[in-house]
Amino acid sequence: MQLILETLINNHGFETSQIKTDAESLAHWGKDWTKHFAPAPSVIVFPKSTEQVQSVVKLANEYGIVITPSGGRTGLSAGAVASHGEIVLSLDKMNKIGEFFPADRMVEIEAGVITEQLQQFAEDKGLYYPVDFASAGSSQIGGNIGTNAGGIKVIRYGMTRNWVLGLTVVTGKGDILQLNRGMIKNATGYDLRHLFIGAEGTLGIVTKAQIKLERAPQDLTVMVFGMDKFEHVMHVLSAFQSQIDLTAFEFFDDVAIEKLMATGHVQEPFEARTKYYALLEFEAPYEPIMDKAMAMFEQCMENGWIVDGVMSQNLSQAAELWKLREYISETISVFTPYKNDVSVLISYVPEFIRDIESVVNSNYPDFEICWFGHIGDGNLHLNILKPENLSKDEFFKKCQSVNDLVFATVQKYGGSVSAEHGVGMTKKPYLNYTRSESEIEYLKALKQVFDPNAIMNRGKIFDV
Ligand SMILES: O=C(O)CC[C@@H](O)C(=O)O
Ligand SMILES: [Zn+2]
Repeated sequence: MQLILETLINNHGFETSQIKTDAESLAHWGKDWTKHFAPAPSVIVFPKSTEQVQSVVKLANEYGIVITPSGGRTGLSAGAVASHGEIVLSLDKMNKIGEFFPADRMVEIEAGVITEQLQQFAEDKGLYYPVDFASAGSSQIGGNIGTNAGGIKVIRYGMTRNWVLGLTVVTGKGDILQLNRGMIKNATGYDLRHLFIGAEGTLGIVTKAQIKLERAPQDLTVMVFGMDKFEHVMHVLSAFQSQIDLTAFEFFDDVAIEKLMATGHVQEPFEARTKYYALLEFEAPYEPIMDKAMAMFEQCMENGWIVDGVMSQNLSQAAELWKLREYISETISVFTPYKNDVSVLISYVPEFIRDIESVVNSNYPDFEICWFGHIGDGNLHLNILKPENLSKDEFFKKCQSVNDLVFATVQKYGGSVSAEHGVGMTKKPYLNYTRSESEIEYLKALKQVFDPNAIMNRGKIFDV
């Protein structure tokens, strides 16, 4: 390792401040937001250019050392955890926003740009970057690309993949590739850009991206509803969708609201609690849209689907209501939750929830369960909360023993064991519930092409 570090300094322009080996740094950059694995990398390097990234990759190949690419480390599947003496390659120092192409509504950025930084840039240009989630203040675009991050606006704007017009990557072999160069139309065969989106850094490292921006939404209005039954949540979703283009449709349950209220940071939406809550958002720049929304709300009340409801009157009220949904993940993190991030077709959601509910109720009778998610996209976050008197290891073991039943249910509906958080290490043992054996063989063959020595984020997604 010492030889690698000396070569980086002597031959590739690394300054000593771009290399960290102290215990505190190893612990900090060696992990993401998951709590399953202890970090144990050998070194953290902070390249400042694609060429410096390339030099690290070439040396890692030469010496057979694994690289863990590292962004904002807000991941929830241990995709950015380095627990086996890896070189952590942090993109923290590659955080510049480059050229803006107004006619293309496109901007070139480095992979270490923070999601919020890009959102702010877009806003300054009168535009919008629509991929959004609670960790936007620290997640990096490179990491978002690595997991094809989703979030709270997918129902209208899709996942990160939809916004990536081009990528610069260093492959696991050490080649620099420019993929698609920002074009909208380019029918010249395989689009390798899409292989790197969602690859979790297992094929190479994304160093730059060309990102599409969107027209800014107008007069966003938020409604929150309280409901007694889960099927009513789905009725309300399809009722509103039949009339209005929603920009979000989220749900959460009474456990989530109870934990949120205990923090004192969020206001109770209604006088009386209900079992389920839905938050929906839409653009309402014209009266007729608002009239439609109000009419639909009244109809849902009459049908007995909605027990209580509230609507934002301005943007700050809308932001206040969003806290009800956006603060959930961080609020429950103190309970060391065991996380599931599953999805099925929206059409199957009601039946799927019924099945999953019976699996978890009979297998976790003593555990508190928090249900929430992007139910408008068929994506459910199922968080099992650790009882205080149980050790973390015992708790995770117990949860893992139920996983096969949970994922068999996902498989029954042709769903995904990871809707938006990625596979990383925590979902690796369950990949076969979503991907067939022959599909996984193709994935492995692709990995072999881009990263023949398996130095890129080894141990993530699947074992090579
Ligand atoms: O903590 C979770 O399970 C989900 C986190 C995030 O994807 C969210 O939707 O808030
Ligand atoms: Zn989510």
